[in-house]
Amino acid sequence: MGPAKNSDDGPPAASGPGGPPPAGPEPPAGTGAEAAPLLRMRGIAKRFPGVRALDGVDLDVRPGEVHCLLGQNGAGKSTLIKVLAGAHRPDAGEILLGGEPFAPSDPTAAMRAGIATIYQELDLVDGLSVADNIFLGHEHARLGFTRRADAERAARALLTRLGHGEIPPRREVGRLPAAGRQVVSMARALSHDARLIVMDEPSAALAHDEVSNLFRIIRELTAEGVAVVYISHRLEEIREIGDRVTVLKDGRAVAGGLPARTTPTSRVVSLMTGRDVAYVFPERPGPDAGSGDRPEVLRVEGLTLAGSFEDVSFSVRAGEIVGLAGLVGSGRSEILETVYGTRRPTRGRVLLDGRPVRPGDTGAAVRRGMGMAPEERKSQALLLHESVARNVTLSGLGRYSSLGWLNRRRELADVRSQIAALDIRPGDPARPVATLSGGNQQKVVLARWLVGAAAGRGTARPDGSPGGLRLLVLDEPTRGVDVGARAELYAVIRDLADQGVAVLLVSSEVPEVLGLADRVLVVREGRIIHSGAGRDLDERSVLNMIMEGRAL
Ligand SMILES: Nc1ncnc2c1ncn2[C@@H]1O[C@H](COP(=O)(O)OP(=O)(O)OP(=O)(O)O)[C@@H](O)[C@H]1O
Repeated sequence: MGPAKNSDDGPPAASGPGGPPPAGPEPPAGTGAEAAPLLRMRGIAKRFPGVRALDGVDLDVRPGEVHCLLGQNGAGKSTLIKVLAGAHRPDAGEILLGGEPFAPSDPTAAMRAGIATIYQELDLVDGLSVADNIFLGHEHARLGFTRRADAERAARALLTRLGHGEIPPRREVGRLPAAGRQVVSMARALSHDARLIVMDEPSAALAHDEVSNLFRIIRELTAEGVAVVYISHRLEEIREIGDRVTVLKDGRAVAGGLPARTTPTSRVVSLMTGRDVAYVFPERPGPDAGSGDRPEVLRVEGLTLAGSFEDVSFSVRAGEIVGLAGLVGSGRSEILETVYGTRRPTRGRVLLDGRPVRPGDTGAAVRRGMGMAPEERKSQALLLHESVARNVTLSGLGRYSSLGWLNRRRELADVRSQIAALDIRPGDPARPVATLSGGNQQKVVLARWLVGAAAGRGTARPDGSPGGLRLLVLDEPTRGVDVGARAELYAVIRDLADQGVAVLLVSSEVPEVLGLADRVLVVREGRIIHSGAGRDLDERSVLNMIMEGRAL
């Protein structure tokens, strides 16, 4: 199977080095008269039970630069920044901040020293207001803002600076969409007058236009001399916003301070993975796939959720991947959630294998053969303190409980085979999901539905309809997943479709929707404004449609 499309924006992988990368760190980019580092981390080591998360990492960050951290899922990026942010104590190593030794005892100490951190899974308090979250634990909260109105005014000023003056400071944070929560987290970081801001995948929850806004803010901050440590799995972003890149692999820095714009993608990827990886989408079946004699699995008729989307109709056939492209807030995620039953529609209906699915009832949806990997995996999909095995078998689609101990063995065998297929690391089925890196947690969610798909194949439901997984709904399936593993996930999703599962997905990354989906539905302001074959659309015209409402 050859690559259908290559979204690598650097020289092709074939021009990269053939052999494995050198073991030691590469020398920093540039020479001579650069500014003295604001931050210097030396020999940072951190172990967790059974895992050496950091094994002597060095990192230099200069004032006013955007220093990107790259690495596969589980390479140690989050652990490194948690050490910096005072959330983890390192086992060894030293940190100098502004030339002075720095050993934060807790996150507040790091904040006081001018280090603000925006985490991947935002640490906001849902029950508190936007303003309260922004100034949580703040000196000002105790000293200055004796009046709520002052705090709200200051919050509004910060939100406006971030281009989101429309977010009400009094709104409960739990009621904001993902992008809104991200903005609140940024506002909190800005409120501290930090000299170093650490951003762990800040763009993951953002749509295209919001990423531009984020970059504008980052440029403003760095022009003032603030340094930014930026973690992202999106290489094209690193080229756009980054100055230098440090690559982590298995808890070590395999390259420090490479120039972000000029280092070939193939070089970066082979440093990350230790091999050459083609960042490609699997080949699509012929143009007639998903049409003609393949049965229709999902049919959505006139579906409406007041305030979110209006009169949405489409269908997905067995073996077809249909992708929704649209901005955050366009209604795209709400459409998925209503199909799956997390939300109850105001009007319209959802049919699976020709029969209506009870609205607003995810239990009924799962029994009928729907699976969903939601956008916010931590709050919506995972039992964090339970094992990988329990999380993978949670859907019940594999039906392990009825046959006693023999099934325990089959369960474990299925879990192990998914761990291998998706390269979940560490590959121990008994490990609590909470201790996995973000990207590996995402893989666990997918593994759950893959097990279900495999278990039910060829069987029938009591009503005579086909057994197993019929429709997989994926909201941002590769969020937080590294480039190497992305290609594997794309292949897994295509493979599922090839086995007859209907797939409905949303991704903020337009190239991903175009590369993966057989058919693309463009959603704007709660309506489907275009439907076309993925292979016939290009990124620019889709972006134009989702932002301007018309093709180029
Ligand atoms: N609290 C913890 N307890 C046990 N192991 C942990 C803990 N936190 C992280 N780890 C392990 O340490 C390693 C590094 O994880 P880390 O989260 O730093 O990776 P990462 O590079 O940020 O990955 P991702 O790109 O997926 O976010 C992983 O093997 C992870 O499973």
